[in-house]
Amino acid sequence: MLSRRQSAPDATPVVLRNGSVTIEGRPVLRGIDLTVTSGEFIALMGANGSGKSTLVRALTGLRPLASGELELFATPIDHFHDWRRVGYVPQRSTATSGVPASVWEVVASGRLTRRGVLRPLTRADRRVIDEAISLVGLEAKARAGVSTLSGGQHQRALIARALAGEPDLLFLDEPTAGVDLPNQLALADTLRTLKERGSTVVLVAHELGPMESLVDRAVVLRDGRVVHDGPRLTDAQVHDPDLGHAHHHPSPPARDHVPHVLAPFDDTSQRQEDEH
Ligand SMILES: Nc1ncnc2c1ncn2[C@@H]1O[C@H](COP(=O)(O)OP(=O)(O)OP(=O)(O)O)[C@@H](O)[C@H]1O
Repeated sequence: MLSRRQSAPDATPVVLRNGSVTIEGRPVLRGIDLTVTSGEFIALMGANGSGKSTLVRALTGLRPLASGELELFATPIDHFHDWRRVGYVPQRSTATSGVPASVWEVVASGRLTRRGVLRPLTRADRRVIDEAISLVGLEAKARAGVSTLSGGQHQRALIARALAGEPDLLFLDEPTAGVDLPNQLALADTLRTLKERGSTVVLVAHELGPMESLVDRAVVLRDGRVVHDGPRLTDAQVHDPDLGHAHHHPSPPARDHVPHVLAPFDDTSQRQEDEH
């Protein structure tokens, strides 16, 4: 292993205690407790705007916590430099969200995690990125914005990104949104391979589709709070307005991750979001 490895190989990938995020003065995540143990495949679920992407950004250090403590591989986030162990596939750009990244940038984001903090990509890094793009046959699209790709091409870009980084902990933000079934199956195969290699995966998803069998645990957000942390749920259960009300201890007792206490559910701000 490279000498830069500083976090213990078998350390717990994620421990977030009482994490909160505020954006433009508005609380977007509130009192989140989340532990991700090594080798787990977690589905992060919830309606549009419930805070899933923000939580992933917070867990990858891209969005600062307003309060709370975050450790990655048993290292406080402020002291964590082993970013090559962490992969992040951002949500696919849509017409309504921000500036679209290019294919090269998306694949490079899988390699960025292998560089040192603030260290630019080396020529060798760039070669690995180019090779990953060519492996999935997207050379001609390398400089194109990902929003110009078909669903299948986008999915191939995601695979290339995973190949470029080989992270121990991989965050995927809605990789199957707008992707047809054959490509969803291909992506599920790729993720199964990563899982078999011992990677830890946190997958943001509205619907699990072919990835359902990979999921060890579901975490459901609503209005920036965790309302379920435990076994997989059906789509209807995820959107059940009563989820989180009936169970004050949603973590199954047998689980080995740190149990968390639900923050009181904020009835007055509860939104009935109707997504699809
Ligand atoms: N950069 C930002 N500026 C302003 N508000 C933001 C920003 N990022 C997120 N928010 C707000 O925070 C809340 C949570 O957003 P987030 O994208 O984390 O939710 P999500 O569960 O990932 O939703 P989706 O399924 O639509 O991606 C939303 O109300 C969103 O408008």
